[in-house]
Amino acid sequence: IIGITVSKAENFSQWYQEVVLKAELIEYYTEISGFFVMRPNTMYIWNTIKKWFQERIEAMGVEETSFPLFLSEKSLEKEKSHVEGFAPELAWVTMAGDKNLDTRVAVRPTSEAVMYPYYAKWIRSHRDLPFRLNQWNSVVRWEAKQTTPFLRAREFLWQEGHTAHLTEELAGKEVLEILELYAGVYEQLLAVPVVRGRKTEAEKFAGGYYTTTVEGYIPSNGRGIQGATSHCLGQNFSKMFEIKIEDPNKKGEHLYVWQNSWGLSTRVIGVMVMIHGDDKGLVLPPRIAKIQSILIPVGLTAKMTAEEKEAHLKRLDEILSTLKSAGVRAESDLRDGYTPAWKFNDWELKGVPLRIEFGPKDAAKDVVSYARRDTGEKGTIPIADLTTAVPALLETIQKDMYDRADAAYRAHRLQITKWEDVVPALDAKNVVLIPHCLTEPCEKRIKELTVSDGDQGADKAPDGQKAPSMGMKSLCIPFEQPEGLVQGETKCLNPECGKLAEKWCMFGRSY
Ligand SMILES: O=C1CCCN[C@@H]1CCCn1cnc2cc(F)c(F)cc2c1=O
Ligand SMILES: [Mg+2]
Repeated sequence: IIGITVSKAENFSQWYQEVVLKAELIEYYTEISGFFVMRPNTMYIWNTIKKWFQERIEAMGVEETSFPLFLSEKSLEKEKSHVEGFAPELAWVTMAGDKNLDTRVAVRPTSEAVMYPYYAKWIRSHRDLPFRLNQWNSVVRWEAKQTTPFLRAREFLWQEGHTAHLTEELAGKEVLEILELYAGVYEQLLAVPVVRGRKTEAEKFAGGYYTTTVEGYIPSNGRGIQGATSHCLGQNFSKMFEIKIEDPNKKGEHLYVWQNSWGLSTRVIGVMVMIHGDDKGLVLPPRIAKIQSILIPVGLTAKMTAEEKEAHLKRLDEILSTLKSAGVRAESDLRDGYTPAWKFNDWELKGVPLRIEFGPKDAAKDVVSYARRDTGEKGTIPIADLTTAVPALLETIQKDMYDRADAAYRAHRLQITKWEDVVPALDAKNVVLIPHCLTEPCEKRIKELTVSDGDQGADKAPDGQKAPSMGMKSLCIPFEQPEGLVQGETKCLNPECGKLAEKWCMFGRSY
């Protein structure tokens, strides 16, 4: 097997493509561009995320549903106002067999237009509220931009939650509860830190009222990345689709319900790969690793008799059972015809968090030797301690991976109060926190003002786009606001703006 042929620091986009291919996460669907096959190693991660998230939304009272794949032109008409911007991304079916359909149907790019006519039918009284459905499915958006596995695909797996509430406050409470679950997927499962915040008017979902988001950071190219979104739709969609109830407090009056919609997709896997991977390949956080520990026999030289070898492998098998009974997802690699070194490379490429070697020398001392995938640190563990030491070591690996990524994000999230410091900060692979007026025209101008041909080292981002000389976009208005912004006094940092700053706003080059 050949490992990764380029270094992450030198050629990030090719490094990423090789990792997702050689770690057997993805296969390119060469028949049609922009589509990818997700293999068992990917589906294990996605299913772990799904179980974790599903358990928690069920506890909130969210029920599961499955709506049709297609939506009609008629129902799309209802959300015409904001869909027209998305029209180029819609995939249409116009024929069945060799016959034209009377009216063409669109493959869902998201399911508001599919679901909400039925919300109007099912939600009639305040007793029907809160109304909460979620579906796990795939959606199609015919992206014009260069696609890349997990990060930008024309079809991707996600969950889309769609809920209805009596008041803005009740809707708002759920928006934040779900956002916190999204942060949990990143921080507790994927060991990826995220900043929680609200999107600006320019970056929010145009059909909604406000959008909250978890924003990631990719150290390799200093770019921000949107991790998942939880929108409050206000009454915009309930007015479009006539989803209303009798006002419980005013006889004969009607009340449009307050709605939310929230989504997290397989993009999360791409973020994890980009942040934790290294030049040997994938590095998996233990909590989402299909194989947490791989056992490899070593030192089985020709000098050993068949009986000795058999006895040794028997002990190794006992160690394997001990680990499994301690709840560790462990396997052994007994493949003949491959050297231990070959096996080490293979499992490092696939990101297995902990390698355990067991040879005659170890056996003689009743220990195993281990090597951590994240730091390469090696050591020994007494066989008698395995059931406590290995789970603890896996948890240490999980925590260390998070802490390292968190330190990198914090070190590259710079608070800036002088405009001339912005572009140099971006060119040094930072995202920035600046006092901002939060207005759309100003944001647009800032994007133009911050295009640079500064040297950023990494030549291409994973989506194959040009080196990040693009201007900076707003990523979010962090809920956690730094000190130092005096309302009514501090100015927006854009020198051409002149308005007062409303909030610290995080900006960066982004996916
Ligand atoms: O982002 C989410 C979470 C899950 C439910 N949906 C919301 C908003 C989706 C925003 N969006 C995003 N992309 C779209 C692409 C299209 F082609 C199209 F017709 C519509 C949309 C579109 O509405
Ligand atoms: Mg899009």
